[in-house]
Amino acid sequence: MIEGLPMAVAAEGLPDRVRIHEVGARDGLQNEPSTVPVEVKAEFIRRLADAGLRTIEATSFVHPRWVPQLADAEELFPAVADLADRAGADAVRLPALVPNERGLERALALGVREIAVFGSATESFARANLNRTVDEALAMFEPVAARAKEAGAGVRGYLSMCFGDPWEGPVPVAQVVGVCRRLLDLGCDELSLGDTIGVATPGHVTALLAALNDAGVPTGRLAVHFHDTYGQALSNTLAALRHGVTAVDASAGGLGGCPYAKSATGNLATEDLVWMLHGLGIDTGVDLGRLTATSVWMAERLGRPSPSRTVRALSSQGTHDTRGSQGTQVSRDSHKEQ
Ligand SMILES: CC(C)(COP(=O)([O-])OP(=O)([O-])OC[C@H]1O[C@@H](n2cnc3c(N)ncnc32)[C@H](O)[C@@H]1OP(=O)([O-])[O-])[C@@H](O)C(=O)NCCC(=O)NCCSC(=O)C[C@@](C)(O)CC(=O)[O-]
Repeated sequence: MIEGLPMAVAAEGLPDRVRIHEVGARDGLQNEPSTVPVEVKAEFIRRLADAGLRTIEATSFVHPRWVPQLADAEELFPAVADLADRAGADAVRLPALVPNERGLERALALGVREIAVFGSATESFARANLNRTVDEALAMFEPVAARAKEAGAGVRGYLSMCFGDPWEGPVPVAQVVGVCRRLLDLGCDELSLGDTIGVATPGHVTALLAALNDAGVPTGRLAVHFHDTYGQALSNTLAALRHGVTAVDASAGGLGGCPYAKSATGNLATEDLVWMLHGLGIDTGVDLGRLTATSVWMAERLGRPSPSRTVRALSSQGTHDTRGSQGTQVSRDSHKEQ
């Protein structure tokens, strides 16, 4: 909390708490040129949990030929599944991406309790990412959502290319709203609006959210998923929070991209998000120092520095007074630990 800043002014129209949906282990690592060992992935997820994240997307049950980096889902999930059994507020939700019934069978066999289907607002990306038209992809998801619900699993829907598409250019709001409605009608509990290639701006975000409300979609069922190509991810997030959104996707250390949309850059970094939210007095449950240490640890394993500005700032300053982030301290040695 920044001294002298009237919180009523700073946080006007903003939620008290934001749920961060951490996607680094899935969206981040799916794009790595070389496969990260399963033990490293499991340790990454455990460290994220220790840093206070309570929704950590673990992996994908997609075809291993399409995303070889996540071909180890059968090994990874059992290695972290105990996090979901923790008591009360310590329990960690571990959703996983599932495109089709084959993926669902694999996920349910391991005890996955929450899945996410992932559609596209554009035909070009539906084809590139799922080898299907938009209609065919939705038809593929229908039995997945129904069977997941029967099995008692939660269902999230992702919608990619909500703002712009590398092949088709700007995506009309009405087109996005139409596919959102269809995903929600399939039974998705929550819908994450993806700016897959990071071209959204705050005005566009507000316009889409308003159009979704006009179409009867409650803001409480929406999450936002921004990539930071043009440095707009935080501004876009703030616009979404002002509109009433309280669930935000982010990737520790800003890892990420999408293998089937080459212009997709890293996701909004979780540290950058937490820095902003804590500065606004919004609770996340996340310990920024631990999270930063985790991202530095992961960056070392990947052999390159984190693109997150907050990670870079905190680790270069060593011991740092993070008053904007509830006084969390990052120790000088956090990047060398364990
Ligand atoms: C959907 C498919 C499978 C269609 O791919 P396809 O080639 O059309 O597959 P198919 O349905 O014709 O099946 C062909 C073979 O694959 C097998 N198969 C089929 N499904 C599976 C499965 N689940 N697991 C294991 N095996 C599977 C199936 O059993 C069959 O085996 P065969 O009979 O030939 O031996 C493929 O396109 C695919 O896996 N795509 C995944 C792409 C992906 O994961 N992209 C990244 C995630 S999306 C993203 O990152 C964006 C997001 C969510 O973050 C938000 C944003 O930023 O916008």
